[in-house]
Amino acid sequence: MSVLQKIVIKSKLRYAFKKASIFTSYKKGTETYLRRPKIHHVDVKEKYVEIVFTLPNGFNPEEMLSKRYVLQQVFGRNLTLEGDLKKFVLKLYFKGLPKEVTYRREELEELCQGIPLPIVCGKDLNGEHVVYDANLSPHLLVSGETGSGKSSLLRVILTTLILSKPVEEVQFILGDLKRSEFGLFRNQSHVRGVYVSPKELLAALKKVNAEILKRGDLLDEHEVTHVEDLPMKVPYIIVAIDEVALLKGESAIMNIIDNIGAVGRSLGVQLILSMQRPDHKLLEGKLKNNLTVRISGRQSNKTNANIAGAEDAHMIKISEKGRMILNLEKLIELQSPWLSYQKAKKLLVPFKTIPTEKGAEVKEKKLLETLPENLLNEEDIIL
Ligand SMILES: Nc1ncnc2c1ncn2[C@@H]1O[C@H](COP(=O)(O)OP(=O)(O)OP(=O)(O)O)[C@@H](O)[C@H]1O
Repeated sequence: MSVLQKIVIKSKLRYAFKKASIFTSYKKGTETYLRRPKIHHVDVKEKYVEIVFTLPNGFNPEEMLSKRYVLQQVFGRNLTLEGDLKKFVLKLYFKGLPKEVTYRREELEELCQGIPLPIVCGKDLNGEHVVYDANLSPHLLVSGETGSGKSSLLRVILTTLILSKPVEEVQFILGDLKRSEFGLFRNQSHVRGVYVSPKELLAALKKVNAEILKRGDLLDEHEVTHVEDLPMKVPYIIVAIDEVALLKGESAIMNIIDNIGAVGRSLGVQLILSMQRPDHKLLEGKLKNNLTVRISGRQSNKTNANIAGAEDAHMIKISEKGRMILNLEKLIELQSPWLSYQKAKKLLVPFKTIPTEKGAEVKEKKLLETLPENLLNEEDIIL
């Protein structure tokens, strides 16, 4: 990049600061002076131009972040802005996100290795897969308007976990009240059950609650603070519920979900909830704060995007299927991998269990047998 091009970028950035009113002012005598951000350098990297600037003292850094859209108006959509108190890094990418990211099993399995509870989200502007550890950032809310790609992303997350972790390490309780997505996971070795009615789901969640209590006792007994530190291995349990808003009136279920959100992390019990419109009421209080990771596809308006915890999700176009905003400490725009139902079904064939006479119930009993003896009482596994 020539010196002239760098000068052009700097002057465009100054213009953006002006349009976004990023300045502080002070008086000297009768004159008012403005302090604008200081641009330190403009560097060309392989995939982007990096600009480092600092805010004038006294300027609210949150306001800078909230005015990211002005930078996008000036420089185009493909940028990231990161910063905390004073120093900010703006990256202007040469290329935007791809329209589609193919699901490549080997690539994702490799990325998941060494991560206790890997959650695959999608590719970022650097062209790299974002995979985070739910053990460190527990409880996920996936939202977005109809057709935005929620169910497809859940399919990717669950399939990848099944492919990359043995049944002794990860098991699922699935709530499928819309009777759509999770049918795929019926009779899978890792799946304790797919529940399609609130009644069935409540019964399954009561067992999870009993297991939570047992695991708590186990931590006390061994004087550790996380199941990973126990001398015996206990599997992570993921309670994934598609369209959790359908459970709004089900207070017994919602109480257990609240409880998992509050105490689940250290006990190895995690939530993955999905919701079309983020429901303010449902997300009130404890649960809202405990769903520490948010992923949202397109939202119909800014209010919904904010409730979803994914600012700017309303800027995603209707045509951009699988385009997501991940809120994991910072906002990251992603394109989630595309894994069709048919392809997922094929990949999952080796993990299918043969339904027995008592079907899923017998399998659930078998799964519970993968737990250490002292974690179970007879009454917990009465089916
Ligand atoms: N990551 C993706 N890449 C490419 N296309 C996608 C992706 N995700 C979803 N799509 C397309 O969008 C369609 C709708 O996706 P999906 O069913 O996941 O939406 P949804 O948000 O779950 O909708 P609903 O809430 O109505 O169930 C899919 O059938 C597929 O054609």
